[in-house]
Amino acid sequence: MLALADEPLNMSDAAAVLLTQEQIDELLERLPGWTLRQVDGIPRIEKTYKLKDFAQALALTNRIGELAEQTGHHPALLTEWGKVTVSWWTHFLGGLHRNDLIMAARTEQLAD
Ligand SMILES: C[C@H](O)[C@H](O)[C@H]1CNC2=NC(N)=NC(=O)C2=N1
Repeated sequence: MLALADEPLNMSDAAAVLLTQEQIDELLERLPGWTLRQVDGIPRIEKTYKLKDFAQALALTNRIGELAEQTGHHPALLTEWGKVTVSWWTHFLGGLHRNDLIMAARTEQLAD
């Protein structure tokens, strides 16, 4: 089975369907440290990475920003001294698509 991070993103609207709670739970098992959170009624997956200082937090922020620009799929990013909080959801669906879990897996690779 393809690793989540290696799967292609599906950006076609036609195939854009929200994940069921069961699918989310199953996929989150493969993403250590990622949690499901509702904000204004919209589900998102979120993780806070710990870094040694602000410069490192900013560097990770920029790596994630580059990934977002390359893929056309963008997270919410909170950059603090020693921390970066990354949140993924699909804006036009108002919820979670498989793409969001794929992007979380790719975020993990950037944080190494
Ligand atoms: C026009 C632009 O491509 C769209 O607004 C993209 C930008 N990045 C995006 N990112 C996310 N997470 N969800 C979207 O629906 C989305 N749409």
